[in-house]
Amino acid sequence: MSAVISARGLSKHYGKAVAVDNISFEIPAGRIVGLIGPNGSGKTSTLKAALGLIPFDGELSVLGFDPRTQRDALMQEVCFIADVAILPRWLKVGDAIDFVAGVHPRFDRKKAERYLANTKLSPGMMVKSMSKGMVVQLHLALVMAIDAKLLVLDEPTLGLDIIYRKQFYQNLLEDYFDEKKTIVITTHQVEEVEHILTDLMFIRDGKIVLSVSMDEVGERYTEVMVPADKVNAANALQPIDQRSVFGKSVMLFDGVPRAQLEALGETRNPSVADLFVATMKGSYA
Ligand SMILES: Nc1ncnc2c1ncn2[C@@H]1O[C@H](COP(=O)(O)OP(=O)(O)OP(=O)(O)O)[C@@H](O)[C@H]1O
Repeated sequence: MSAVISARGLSKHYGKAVAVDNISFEIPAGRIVGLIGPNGSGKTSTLKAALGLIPFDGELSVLGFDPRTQRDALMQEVCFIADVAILPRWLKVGDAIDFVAGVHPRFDRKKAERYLANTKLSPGMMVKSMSKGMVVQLHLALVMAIDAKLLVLDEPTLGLDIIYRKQFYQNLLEDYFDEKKTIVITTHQVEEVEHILTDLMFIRDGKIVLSVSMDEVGERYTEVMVPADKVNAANALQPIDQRSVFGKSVMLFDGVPRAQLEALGETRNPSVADLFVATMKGSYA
């Protein structure tokens, strides 16, 4: 099958401001892609364009549909969790389940009930008496129970406690994902998603600055703890970033063979958070 999302020269302007700046990318099926970037870098705008929620410039194809003109057909195959979960205040948990069961042919009621069994939500509870996190829990249970080909999650765990966040990502991987599905996820809590991602896309000032598979991350990038007497030799290999930890320099290298780096100190794979910070340096300058 062709790419699940294919973007060519995608741009989004709000008046004169450029939110997404002429980006091109392809996301195949069976991937879990982390779209990671600082505040205001264009993540939500990119996702909204892909879902046909805002006008944009350039070419976009999502599951073979044109989001500009085929939004209704696209929505049959896509599930979307916005970073602001809004549900009517008067809605009861049980009514929400009945509603989604009535409108969506691929909604699995049993699955939704199973997710809800791990929360404090009960069928008679109204949205207005829920905490912020409980509203998100209800929203996630409803959406995760829909068997969609593409799941777009924009900051899905905002307001959720750490126990539920971990459980959510576990469910996503074990219960939801398979090789026919594709998940695109934005979050600022990269360390919580890095174990489930297959691919990384870093976005900065509306441009994609890094697009790699997690396997490539392991192959390309190495972090080395360099003692003082080896700092000059290490600097000669042009680290892309360095910081100081307990008097030692921690240097990050791109594309330098690991065998060569092992002579300079202890090596390890960088975390996505370290890679992100190194790539984004100067973002707030
Ligand atoms: N409705 C809008 N009207 C005008 N400007 C907007 C609008 N929505 C977003 N922007 C601007 O577009 C840029 C990108 O915003 P976007 O919401 O896509 O960023 P983001 O990466 O999702 O940020 P965050 O991590 O803070 O959610 C920002 O400069 C923002 O101010």
